[in-house]
Amino acid sequence: MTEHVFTAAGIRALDVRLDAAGLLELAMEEAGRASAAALLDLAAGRPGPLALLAGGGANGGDALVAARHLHAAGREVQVLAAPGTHPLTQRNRERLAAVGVEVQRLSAAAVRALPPVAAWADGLLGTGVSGELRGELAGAVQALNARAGQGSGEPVLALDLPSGLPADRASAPPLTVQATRTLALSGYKPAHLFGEAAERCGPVALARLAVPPAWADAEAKATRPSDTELGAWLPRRTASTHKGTAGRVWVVGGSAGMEGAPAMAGVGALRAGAGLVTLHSEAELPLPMPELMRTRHADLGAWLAREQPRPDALALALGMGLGPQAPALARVALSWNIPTVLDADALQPELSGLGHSRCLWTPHPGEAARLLECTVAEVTADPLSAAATLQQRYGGVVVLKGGPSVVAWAGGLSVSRGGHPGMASAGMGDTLAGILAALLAAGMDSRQAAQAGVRLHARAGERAAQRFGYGLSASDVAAELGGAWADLSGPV
Ligand SMILES: NC(=O)C1=CN([C@@H]2O[C@H](COP(=O)(O)OP(=O)(O)OC[C@H]3O[C@@H](n4cnc5c(N)ncnc54)[C@H](O)[C@@H]3O)[C@@H](O)[C@H]2O)[C@H](O)CC1
Repeated sequence: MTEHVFTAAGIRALDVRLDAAGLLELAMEEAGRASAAALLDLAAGRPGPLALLAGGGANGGDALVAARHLHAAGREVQVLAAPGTHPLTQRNRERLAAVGVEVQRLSAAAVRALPPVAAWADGLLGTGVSGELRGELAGAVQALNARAGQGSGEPVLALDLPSGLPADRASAPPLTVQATRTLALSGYKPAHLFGEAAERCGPVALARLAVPPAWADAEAKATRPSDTELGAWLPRRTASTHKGTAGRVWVVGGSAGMEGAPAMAGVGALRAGAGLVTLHSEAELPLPMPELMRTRHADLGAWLAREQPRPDALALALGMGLGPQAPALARVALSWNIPTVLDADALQPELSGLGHSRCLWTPHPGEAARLLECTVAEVTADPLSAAATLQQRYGGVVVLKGGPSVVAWAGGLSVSRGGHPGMASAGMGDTLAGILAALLAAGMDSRQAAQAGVRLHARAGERAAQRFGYGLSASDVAAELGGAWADLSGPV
């Protein structure tokens, strides 16, 4: 099932719709019930009461609802709350009092004074945070983090977001709750997925609230498609498929000292199902698999100028290790208007506006910064916006690589699931370029090829990590592509 990624503004818009339909209170009730279940899970096997911190806004309301459900389940709760500023939060505070749960005034001293607890729920601030933490909330967060820092071993569940963490950014301010786990409400936020912010969240689970799907689609900034959805898009071979119809890939790349990059792309293309893969280069390329073909050219530019766009199932992957002539060759390739993956040295600002609907750009954050003429930090602070801007400026479909990768197309964004930190090593991007070219050559539309190809690569990385552990090579990952394919689409 597709998951959604919301910005804080998207959640506010969703809440306005829910409120107008009289559903916001029910959403808070669902959020609180899911939070109670997640807190019980986090506290499993640990003695002591459950402590819940509630801010004045709706995030605090979620914590107060959770406290009521935990009390109803017979658990001892300790609730520290700021005065309610949201009407539903105020109402849930009254309901808590009505069932006999005493609420203490939130303060740093009160957080410090609690006896050992089984686990904490952080419901101080969610998507409504603005600026650095202030007042009693800042003191309470410092006191909470200090208990964990002093080795209490008390785990912390953040409700929706660790308090103080802005929803929309990958960077994190100095003071936020450091969560053990986070329960994302309704959908993910960029902070759950990217950079240092994601590290403050710990592992993130999703609590879907009963939001009409059309409203979620309208207000979300991006989606996270499921493996089942992606697997359904992958091409199927039939008994009559032969190597000429399975898709041809031409890899154009390599130069002195950079011979491995196109070879890795070729391996990626073969392992992702291309029927015929040829490496074109001015350099003498290694053949890591004898099934690859290679053609050495005295002058790649002259060769491309002589070639004609081909009617058969051909896709290009161009740029890996190619050197300074890459943008000129990319310009010719783009003029052919055939399925094309542009990577590495082909990712240059002079190609702005030349992308077409069958072309994929695959920058990592450094290349994205070059294309956008900004800093790498600006790209990594907000990868969703960076990918969207790249797509608007360059056309076609953009794959902004990272952990996770973002796919941007005209009118949409998606974020890939999974992958493994060990995939941060040489050749991974080359392999991905080959995978994407193979999927394009097999006839997939460029957006679906990008989304499915990125996930296939990430899944292969997860499998390779299970076999080889931390230090993954691109070859390890390529070798797992067949298994990853079966994981997504079922046996072929
Ligand atoms: N559709 C959903 O997903 C639902 C989510 N729910 C929860 O609602 C919060 C968002 O609630 P909101 O009232 O908009 O904001 P917060 O509770 O996060 O905070 C508002 C509160 O905080 C004060 N404040 C803001 N910045 C600071 C700061 N830097 N220092 C101190 N205090 C600050 C501000 O004055 C307000 O009083 C979402 O995260 C979910 O948890 C709903 O329960 C159901 C629908």
